[in-house]
Amino acid sequence: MLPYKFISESRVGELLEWEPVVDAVEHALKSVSTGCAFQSPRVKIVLPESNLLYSTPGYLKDDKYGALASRVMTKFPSNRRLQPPRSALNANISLMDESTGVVKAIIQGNELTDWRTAAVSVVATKHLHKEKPKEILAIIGAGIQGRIHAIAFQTCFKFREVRIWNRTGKRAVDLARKLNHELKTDAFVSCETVSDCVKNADVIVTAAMAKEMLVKHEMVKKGAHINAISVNPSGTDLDEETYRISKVFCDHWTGVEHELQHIIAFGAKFVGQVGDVIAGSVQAPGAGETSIFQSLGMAVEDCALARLIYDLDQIVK
Ligand SMILES: NC(=O)C1=CN([C@@H]2O[C@H](COP(=O)(O)OP(=O)(O)OC[C@H]3O[C@@H](n4cnc5c(N)ncnc54)[C@H](O)[C@@H]3O)[C@@H](O)[C@H]2O)C=CC1
Ligand SMILES: O=C([O-])C1=[NH+]CCC1
Repeated sequence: MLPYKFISESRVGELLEWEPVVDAVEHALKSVSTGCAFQSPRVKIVLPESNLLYSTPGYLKDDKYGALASRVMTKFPSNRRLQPPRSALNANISLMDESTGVVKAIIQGNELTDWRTAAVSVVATKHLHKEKPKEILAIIGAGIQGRIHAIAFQTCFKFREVRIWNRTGKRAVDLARKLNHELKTDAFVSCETVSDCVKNADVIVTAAMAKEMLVKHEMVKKGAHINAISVNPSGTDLDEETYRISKVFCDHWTGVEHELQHIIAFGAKFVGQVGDVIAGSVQAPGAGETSIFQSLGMAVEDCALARLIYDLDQIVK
């Protein structure tokens, strides 16, 4: 018998529901502004053939979602060309006993990463785009993050129309069709151009890893909110002017200083962490102000989800 619990991807998938996941990451986002988050910037090692190994250790001090955990994630882009294809990103979380530091569970972390990243965008949208219209959602990039964001946003906000664009158009068409079927709606539609997708959208999610700045500032409606998910040192999904004219928020400053110098160099106006708005120390963007949540991902989000999954695994049979 293993000296720790092993929680597989399929078990994680059985246990997660949006309401508790959103609640867990809301605690994690707030913790960075209240002194309850202990974490460092992500450590990244470049392996031969440009594969990557990331490590994110952290401790979240919280009665409900507190945990000591460390995530190890690899990025092997050529996995997508395997037969059958495998995800390029593969993550595992080691959850430790808070009083001894001894590992008590290993949790496979791909589902966890997908759910927590989309839930973080939901929380950012809830606080940065509060009491603003949420009729049209635009999703740029129909990969893993595009899909999970579509599901999370439709479950939590119920947009009238959810537009999806992808570089390979068929992928957007297929995703819209599948989601309409799975969620029993006709809200999902595919778009042929980025401009058609983004035009008049109230909320935008960019998850395309583009190098060529797909979303131009003139396409974005004044007062819209953008969740910029992609983290790519060699490019951004949004153009420089969109960063300059928007109020830009992040999940944690230390991560921004470490990983987002290329966006700071655009002259982006970083005004706060989402947790500062939740905690009330920074104001949310006003009416007519365009906002960006530049998502990076951070250890305490993984801690909160690992604790939630571990606790649910004990009680849900
Ligand atoms: N902020 C966070 O916490 C997290 C961020 N990410 C980031 O989200 C992004 C998307 O990740 P996944 O959905 O897992 O990847 P994926 O590979 O499943 O999807 C990426 C999508 O972008 C499209 N794409 C790729 N290159 C493009 C280009 N040059 N122009 C236009 N479209 C292009 C692809 O067609 C694909 O549909 C990545 O940058 C990843 O690093 C991923 C996990 C967590
Ligand atoms: O938090 C995360 O898993 C990631 N953030 C950017 C790439 C992957």
